Amino acid sequence: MSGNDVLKVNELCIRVDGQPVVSDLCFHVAAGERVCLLGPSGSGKSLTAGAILGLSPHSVHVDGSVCINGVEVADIRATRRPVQSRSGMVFQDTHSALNPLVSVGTQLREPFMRFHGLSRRAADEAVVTLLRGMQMAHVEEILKRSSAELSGGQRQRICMALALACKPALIVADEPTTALDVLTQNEVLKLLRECTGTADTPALLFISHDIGAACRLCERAVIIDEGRLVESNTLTHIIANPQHRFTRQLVRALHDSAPGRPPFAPDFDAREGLLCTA
Ligand SMILES: Nc1ncnc2c1ncn2[C@@H]1O[C@H](COP(=O)(O)OP(=O)(O)OP(=O)(O)O)[C@@H](O)[C@H]1O
Repeated sequence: MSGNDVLKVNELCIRVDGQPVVSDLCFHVAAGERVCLLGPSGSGKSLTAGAILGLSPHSVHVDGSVCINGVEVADIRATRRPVQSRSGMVFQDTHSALNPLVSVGTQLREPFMRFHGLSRRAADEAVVTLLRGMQMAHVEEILKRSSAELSGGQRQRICMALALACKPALIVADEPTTALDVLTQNEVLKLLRECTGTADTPALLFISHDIGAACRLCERAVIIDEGRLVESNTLTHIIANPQHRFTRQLVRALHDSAPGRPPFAPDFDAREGLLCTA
């Protein structure tokens, strides 16, 4: 860990109805980093995301430390957290993240007015600039629509714009591409890569069980199984030397998906994304 960590999770323990589900989990995400939290279904990834975001349901008990931008937030619910410790969030279920009764433009205007202190007109201009910067087509038309009138990929882009509009130091993306077709998955991963993980953009915690997607986005992975950390390293290292049973399965699946092709392109640069250069 270093002094420029945006997220530090230390000895995180999560119990559901008294039963331990996550135990002694420790990891960090530095400013300018994109880190993947990988694990099989039911391993505790979403519960960990909920604890980091301050969104755990009441049946879930969280112990240990979650420090975001230097603020200890494990005991503070999302809406009560100090502004500098709030995280952006992008989920798989874009329908429930957006209000279908309010136009997309109105929903995107709100964080610019609230967090940037902009007038309504300046906020509207900032929304258009943000979406154009995200290479979104037909921006004016889309802003007038309800989220129910958008495709899944468009809705996910709007969710990412909402997360970015709050200018968070950290974005937590929990399986953001799972509900999308392969082409749209690629676009959303590309967009996440462009909008996070630099000195001027938020750090990213990407939660997934898809090591292929992780390789396109992240430099480092934290791997959990049954709520415990089993492996943590750069993806380059993990793919070359998978240690844990689950990691070996993941790496085998990655090789099987591109038989005969090394998972790393010869000119692989982790910051540019593993498979995108192949
Ligand atoms: N609110 C809840 N009440 C009871 N049990 C829960 C609750 N939330 C999660 N669990 C249980 O805790 C365990 C971890 O769940 P979690 O959703 O964190 O897994 P996950 O790794 O995100 O899985 P997936 O990849 O399938 O989304 C699972 O056994 C799940 O059934």
